[in-house]
Amino acid sequence: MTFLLQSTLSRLKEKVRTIPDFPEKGVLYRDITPLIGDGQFFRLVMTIFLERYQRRKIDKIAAIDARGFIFAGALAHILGIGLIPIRKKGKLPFQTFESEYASEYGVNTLTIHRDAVERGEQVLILDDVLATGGTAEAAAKLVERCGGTLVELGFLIELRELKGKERLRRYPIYSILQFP
Ligand SMILES: O=P(O)(O)OC[C@H]1O[C@H](OP(=O)(O)OP(=O)(O)O)[C@H](O)[C@@H]1O
Ligand SMILES: Nc1ncnc2[nH]cnc12
Repeated sequence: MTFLLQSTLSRLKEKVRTIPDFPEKGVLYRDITPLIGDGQFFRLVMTIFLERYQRRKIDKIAAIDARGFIFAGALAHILGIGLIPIRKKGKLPFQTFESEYASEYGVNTLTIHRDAVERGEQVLILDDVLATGGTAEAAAKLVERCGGTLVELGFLIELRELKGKERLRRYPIYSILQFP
């Protein structure tokens, strides 16, 4: 993004803490709590997302449980756009569609309310981390199952070696920070 200096992105990256062997052995966990715990850096992230999405036609923002809620909620608020929670199974009270998936460290099921999207609506999906892409793919399928059209899948962080972008090649993908 043209308005961003490389040094700014480097400082943002330094606010992501890396924890080896969490939640299981072999995983290098990228912990965003130091970043979102600093108001200036959190605002910087939201400014970057805002700059990217404020001129796009977006009807709804879908947020992936749980860390995706942080960024999607803030962006939906700034843009005045409705928010769709995509939640882990057993949390949504109305009729749902479900999609099972495997992530870097677990198998789970995501759900969406069947009436969350109106046919043809343009939906942006936001989450904090793109790793293997299993979670994001399940979320994208749910939005499509409801009749929505994906504008893009946006992430704070892409973990490149886990090749999520290749898995999601049929969708537009954007990430602010890339780790090797
Ligand atoms: O690309 P993948 O390999 O599928 O992994 C990425 C997902 O993993 C993390 O969520 P997690 O399941 O840890 O849930 P949380 O947000 O509740 O911590 C992260 O927030 C993404 O949603
Ligand atoms: N390595 C990782 N760090 C943080 N969140 C993740 N979600 C999937 N893999 C992750």
